[in-house]
Amino acid sequence: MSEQQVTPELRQWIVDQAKAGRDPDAVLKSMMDSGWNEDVALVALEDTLSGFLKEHAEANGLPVPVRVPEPELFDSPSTLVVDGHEIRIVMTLRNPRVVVFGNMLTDDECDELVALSRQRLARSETVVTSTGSSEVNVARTSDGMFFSRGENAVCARFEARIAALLNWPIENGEGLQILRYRPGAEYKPHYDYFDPAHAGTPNILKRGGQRVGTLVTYLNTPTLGGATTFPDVHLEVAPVKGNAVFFSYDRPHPMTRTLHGGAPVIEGEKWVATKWLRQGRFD
Ligand SMILES: O=C(O)CCC(=O)C(=O)O
Ligand SMILES: [Fe+2]
Repeated sequence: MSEQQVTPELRQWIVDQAKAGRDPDAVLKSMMDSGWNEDVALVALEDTLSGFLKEHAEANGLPVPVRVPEPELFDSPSTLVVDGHEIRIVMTLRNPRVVVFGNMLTDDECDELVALSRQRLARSETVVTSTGSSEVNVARTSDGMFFSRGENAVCARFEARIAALLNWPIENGEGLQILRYRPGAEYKPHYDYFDPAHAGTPNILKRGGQRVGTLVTYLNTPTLGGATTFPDVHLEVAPVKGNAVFFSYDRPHPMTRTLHGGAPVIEGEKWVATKWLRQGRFD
């Protein structure tokens, strides 16, 4: 079939499928089964659904959804090879969009990131002590530091891997954040996007726009506790060295169901590397 026409009837059918809660992958498969060329079907789906979602958001006073990072999972592969490195697909969830990866980093890469950041965590503790301030952020009791993008070879390799895996430009990523949680430390449930209602948000958004995705990679395996939790869907991701949990949010709104936190560490330490992905270039 050539010169396939996307008729108003087809558009309405696509919208009806979406309203009935059918997965876009399944709708695409149906279209291809009935003779639609994959490229034409994809464009028709994307155009129709993005137009519909935009109108729906505007009519209901919601932020308009935007494109988000996403791994290529159309054929439900069990592994993805990125730059010669094999990453396992451990589990996926559609709403909220969550994907757990295995072997995001090798053990050696995890150890290297811990070694490179440990000094700087120690230094930031000294700075806090020297102010004489006893102020503690009770929502986030971990110690943290940021690498700048491409700061060293392991960061650069990791960032290139993330960009290829999630189909998102390397320039749209913030520098990697390293967090260390000691026993009792936690990160209370929160959203990673910047709250549009906060006075400081417009200023933050000037550099790179909103955050649209997060990848949290576990750099070690705590003995007990420290799961990443998604309270809206009662999901707990166990922190396992080298594994990573990815989630995306197409608008800065709780409807994305991406409320998440780091549960208290009970025994041992928990180290993670967090990569936040922005809508635009983060320079
Ligand atoms: O430590 C975790 O499991 C979650 C970390 C997190 O939410 C973040 O870095 O934004
Ligand atoms: Fe977070």
